[in-house]
Amino acid sequence: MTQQTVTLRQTVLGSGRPKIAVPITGATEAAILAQATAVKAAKPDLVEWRIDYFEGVTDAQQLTATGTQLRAALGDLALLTTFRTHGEGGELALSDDAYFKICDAVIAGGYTDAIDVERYHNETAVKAVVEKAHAQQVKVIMSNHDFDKTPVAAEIVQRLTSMAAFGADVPKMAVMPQSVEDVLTLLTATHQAASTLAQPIITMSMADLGKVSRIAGEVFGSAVSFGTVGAASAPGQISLTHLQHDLDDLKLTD
Ligand SMILES: O=C1C[C@@](O)(C(=O)O)C[C@@H](O)[C@@H]1O
Repeated sequence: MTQQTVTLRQTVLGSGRPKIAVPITGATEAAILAQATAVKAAKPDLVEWRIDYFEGVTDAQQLTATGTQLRAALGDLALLTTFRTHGEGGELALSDDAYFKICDAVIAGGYTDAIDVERYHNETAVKAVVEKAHAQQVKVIMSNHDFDKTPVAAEIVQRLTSMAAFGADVPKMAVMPQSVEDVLTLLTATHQAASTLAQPIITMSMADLGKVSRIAGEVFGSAVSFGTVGAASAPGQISLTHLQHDLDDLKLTD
């Protein structure tokens, strides 16, 4: 049962209403900072910078310079930095080596509160990145995405559990439904994993069929929902304004 909470600045994951994360997907520093201003004004609980959209992502200096500007623009709003690889629904295909270099640059940059680390890369390298992040007080949201299908519930639970074993502060899994049964499978797996793991978890079933999973996190056990201010970063995301109302309407009162 979720016993631990994870605090990113003023945002506490794993207690009460699911928190809302809004992705920033600009390609240039100017676009990123403009999006940051709009997103901040909409008052999410955290911002996700999707650096795979950023044209300067492979240049560590540019990445840190823009990350530092973004940090300043966000004030005290919590920041998660994510490089999503092409195989998991992201914009850029990179070697494992290049992926981990970017993760190292993000951790060393000093601007982010949390980093997304994809679970299914070289296991030694994944564990090393977790250690480096924790040494710099950066929390790790460990992730896996299946953009084609929904694995069976036991498999989803096993993957989330293995992320916890790898030191993830927050295990996360996004899957694609092909049927209503697939959405139910994701919800069942979420409830099971949230009942057994100490860490808060994040799950979602994507696309239109899965939208219900993005508003039902408090009931089934997902700690964060990704909503939009402008551009979406995955299919099925709901606008921040609607999500705020939906999550408030579905809030459990005791
Ligand atoms: O992992 C996730 C979840 C997500 O894929 C979604 O479906 O909302 C969106 C991504 O930006 C984020 O990194």
